[in-house]
Amino acid sequence: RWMLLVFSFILAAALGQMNFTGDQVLRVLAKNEKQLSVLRDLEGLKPQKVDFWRNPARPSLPVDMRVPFSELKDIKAYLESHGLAYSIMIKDIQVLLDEEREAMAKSRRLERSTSSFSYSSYHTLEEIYSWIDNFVTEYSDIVSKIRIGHSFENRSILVLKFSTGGSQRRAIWIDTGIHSREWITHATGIWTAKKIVSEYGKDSTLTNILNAMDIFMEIVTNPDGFAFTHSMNRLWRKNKSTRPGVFCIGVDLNRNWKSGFGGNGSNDNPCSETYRGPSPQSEPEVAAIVDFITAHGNIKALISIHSYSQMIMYPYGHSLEPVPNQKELYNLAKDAVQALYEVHGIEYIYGSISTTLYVASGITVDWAYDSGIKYSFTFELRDTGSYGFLLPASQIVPTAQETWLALRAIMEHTLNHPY
Ligand SMILES: CC(C)C[C@H](C(=O)O)[C@H](C)S
Ligand SMILES: [Zn+2]
Ligand SMILES: [Zn+2]
Repeated sequence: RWMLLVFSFILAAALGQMNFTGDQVLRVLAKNEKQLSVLRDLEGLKPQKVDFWRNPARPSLPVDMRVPFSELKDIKAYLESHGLAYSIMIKDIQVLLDEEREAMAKSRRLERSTSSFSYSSYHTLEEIYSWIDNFVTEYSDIVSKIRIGHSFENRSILVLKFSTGGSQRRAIWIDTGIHSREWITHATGIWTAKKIVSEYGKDSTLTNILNAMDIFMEIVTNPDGFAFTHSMNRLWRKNKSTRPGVFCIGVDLNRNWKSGFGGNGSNDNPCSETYRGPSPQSEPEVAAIVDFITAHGNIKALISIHSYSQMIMYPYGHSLEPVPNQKELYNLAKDAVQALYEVHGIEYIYGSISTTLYVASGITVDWAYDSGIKYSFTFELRDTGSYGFLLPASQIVPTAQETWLALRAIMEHTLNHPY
């Protein structure tokens, strides 16, 4: 075992994998708007002083931020000098990363021997893409693979289509992994894809859904960022686009959409983790989805899956004004959260994005809603901060199982409320 750890450490070091030894995640409780702005002042500095895992939102919500070991002393002094109370949520990131890497190495060995994919492990981009090929071959009667475009670094952007017939049927869109470090979302997407084909013909609700509607699922919505989380920086969030004369890399793909583009809750600083990009849909990963959904013209629900915080939210993010069918979305979110809770007792909160979390502009679900998809939701999966983005693989299946009930509730409502 320790040989394995040493080996993977050497391998990672050789490959240039970023090391996070001594980095800590601090949980800061800002008491008021003033203290929130003191935290916001730390955003997007070069060299990076902090990496917000949970952005400053409102006094009642904790702010989680990763602090590089080299900045710890200064940042803790800064917090104390501004009367900001904090606790240490993760005391050494690298310890969790080593555990994660070891678990992946172990499951990879098993996979090769039994050539069976492990739904309870995290996987590399290559493993997911080959799983997709095997999956559509094995279930070719109900699933097909569509390439909707290519990423900035020229990787294929793949969408799974679940269909039992018809043409241009009303459809549901689900995407995971738009933020590459949110690994639990890709893993949940893979498990969910398998669940759909396993339940068709067995679960009457899912069977009714698929007999009338199609489901489109994009599992790796940010392939370049995802590859980078495996090769170099596990905590990478954005895509990998570069522009002449711009020092920092990547655009936040959940700020690059047209609706509300450039508003509060997005940043025009390329070094910010919420950098919106030079213009709406400037990023190929976003443009590919816009083109696909617009051309299809019959998408009736869209669910964009993120982590972490355990929330189910609906538009708007870019403004505080309620959407026309707010009451309906509130009740549907409530039902979805209840269905999820009944599986493992995990509690979610729900509401509109801007009132529940923070104002965020240029986001997927606001664009979807303004394009006429009135059942649009953002999910934030487990957990609430013990592990954050480094959720142990042991929680993949439990998370996917409970998320399925919420997804099914929204799909069923969409089926029963045609528009
Ligand atoms: C709709 C927004 C607020 C979701 C959030 C983000 O993109 O910042 C993710 C949970 S990372
Ligand atoms: Zn694997
Ligand atoms: Zn996210």
